[in-house]
Amino acid sequence: MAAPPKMAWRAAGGPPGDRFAGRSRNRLRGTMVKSYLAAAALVALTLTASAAWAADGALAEIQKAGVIRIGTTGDYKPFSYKGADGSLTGADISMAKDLAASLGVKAEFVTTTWKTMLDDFKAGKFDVALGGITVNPARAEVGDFSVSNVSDGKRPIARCADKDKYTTLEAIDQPTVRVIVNPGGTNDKFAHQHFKKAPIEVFPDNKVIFGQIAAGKADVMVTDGVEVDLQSKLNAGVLCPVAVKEPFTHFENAYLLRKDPALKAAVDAFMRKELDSGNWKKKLDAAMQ
Ligand SMILES: O=C(O)C(=O)C[C@]1(C(=O)O)C=C[C@@H](O)C=C1
Repeated sequence: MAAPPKMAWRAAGGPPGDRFAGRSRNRLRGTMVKSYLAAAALVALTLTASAAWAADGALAEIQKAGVIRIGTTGDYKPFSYKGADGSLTGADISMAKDLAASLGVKAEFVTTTWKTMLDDFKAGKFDVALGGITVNPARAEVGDFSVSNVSDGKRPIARCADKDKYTTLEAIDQPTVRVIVNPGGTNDKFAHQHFKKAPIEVFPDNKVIFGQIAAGKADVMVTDGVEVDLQSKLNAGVLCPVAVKEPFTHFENAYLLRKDPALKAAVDAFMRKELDSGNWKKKLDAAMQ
């Protein structure tokens, strides 16, 4: 016998011989829908739970590991530099240790350079970068910046005999003025942006760069005001802050953090406490000696 048309099957509740014909077929369909829904709910629940686990923020990860990894250059007095015994010291290094203690974890220092800091940060080599770091858009794009701990500006430093000579960008940007700069940071960018006629020497070792000016191998460096003041003090009578009317720029220093609202809130709370209590000022004053 020829099979009835499909429509007829549907009207009859199923093809001939279908054991789930009629009402029992509909009941089965209902049961199947229910179990699909239950399975879907289970999958959704599992996914949500594992997403929450995977999305453990940076702070939760740091606390789970018991360690906060601090990236720093170790070449910028008074913030982050190497002491006589080779160990990291400076105002921000001292802050990093206190920050770790406030989070209940250990500080592990990872040395980086101004040139590679951002790539190292993006590669996940550390949780926080600190040590006289200027807030700028390229850095703010890849991490969160904490509350600032220094407001500063770029100014020139030169041999004391020249302290009234290089007071403007025009006076510095002359073919006869030898500008010197450390590589990879905001100084480098500033020098190449503003000095077109003056020869620029990019000197690799920031720790001894000021000796080059003192020894007459270069004439002037434009750098952060804090550094100008400290190096003038450390090289008293030889190097002096150039008598500019106004710093050439204004900027803030802060700590660059892995993006995580909880980490930012914790570091900001720590920073505010250190600023309000005068602890940060004490640390900075001690490192400026
Ligand atoms: O890049 C920055 O954030 C800096 O402030 C660092 C910077 C620089 O501008 O090169 C500033 C002063 C130090 O001598 C070393 C590095």
